[in-house]
Amino acid sequence: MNGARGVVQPVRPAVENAVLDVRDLWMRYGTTDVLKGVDFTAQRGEVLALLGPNGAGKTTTIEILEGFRMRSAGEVRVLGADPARGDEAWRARLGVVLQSWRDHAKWRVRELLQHLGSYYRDYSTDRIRRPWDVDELIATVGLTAHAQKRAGSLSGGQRRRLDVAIGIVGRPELLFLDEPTAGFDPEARREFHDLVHRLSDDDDTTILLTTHDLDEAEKLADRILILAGGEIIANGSADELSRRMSTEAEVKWTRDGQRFVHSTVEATKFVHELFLQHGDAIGDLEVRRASLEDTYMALVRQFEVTK
Ligand SMILES: Nc1ncnc2c1ncn2[C@@H]1O[C@H](COP(=O)(O)OP(=O)(O)OP(=O)(O)O)[C@@H](O)[C@H]1O
Repeated sequence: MNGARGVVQPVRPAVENAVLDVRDLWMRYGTTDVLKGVDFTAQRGEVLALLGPNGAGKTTTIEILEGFRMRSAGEVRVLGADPARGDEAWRARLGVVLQSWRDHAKWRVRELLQHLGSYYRDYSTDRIRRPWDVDELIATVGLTAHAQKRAGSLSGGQRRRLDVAIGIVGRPELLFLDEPTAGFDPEARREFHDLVHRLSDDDDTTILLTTHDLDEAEKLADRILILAGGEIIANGSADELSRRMSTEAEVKWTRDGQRFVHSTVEATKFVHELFLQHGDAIGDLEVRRASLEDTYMALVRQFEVTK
């Protein structure tokens, strides 16, 4: 839909060996353009977090990449294929954890994973043994004590762990996680983060996740993509985005029993001068750098003002 903007845009050449290559992706529902020329790529083993306000089009983007939704226009390559024409062998290389999945209530955890895993056996290769050994997988997602329970009797967080196990049972090369830790307690969240690191570091799995938890995105993602107004308004590591916004750090200290707070973009220089001036009288020094949440809010607000 190049013409929709009234200008002809140069089309970026395809990126060699990219796991994901999205160019000028448009999606229209009725008369509303939800995606207006989205561009991004992902390499093997990269973890990408797709962030954006409610209704920004994150789920739509993921569904197009998974081949569940037909795009209006644009070039999309997922593991080298157009998802609109992906066959069974291509699908076996993807893993999907959707936002809510309430099927399989009568199945027992181990039985279900063994059954779903059997579909992947034909797609095993020398490099990637499919499916994942069922007991190892159950242990990996922390469900060993619940392996014989019916899916319908699991708690919300346990159910979500099962969703993750279903998503990775075929040892996917590319894994889509739509708000994966919604409903997780802090321990389950920590274990899940370890699992994501393991999948990307040890198995070279490429992961695209959506989350509204910016702390989680900062911990997990090599690269952050922010989707707003149908476009990618930021694409970089959390550090790169923070530098781009030159957001302020907060410096706190005490002197002579009094507490002080100062916001500055040059925290190191400020602290140096503080010690030159007051030396040993300074106590309880704390420097809080901008979090991804600060940067995200600044970027989205800036976008809304200039839109
Ligand atoms: N099948 C559909 N038909 C019409 N409009 C739709 C359809 N699916 C989504 N939309 C609209 O497209 C926009 C993007 O929705 P989408 O679910 O992709 O957003 P999101 O970024 O995933 O939101 P959230 O953070 O709330 O999950 C919304 O305005 C939504 O109402």
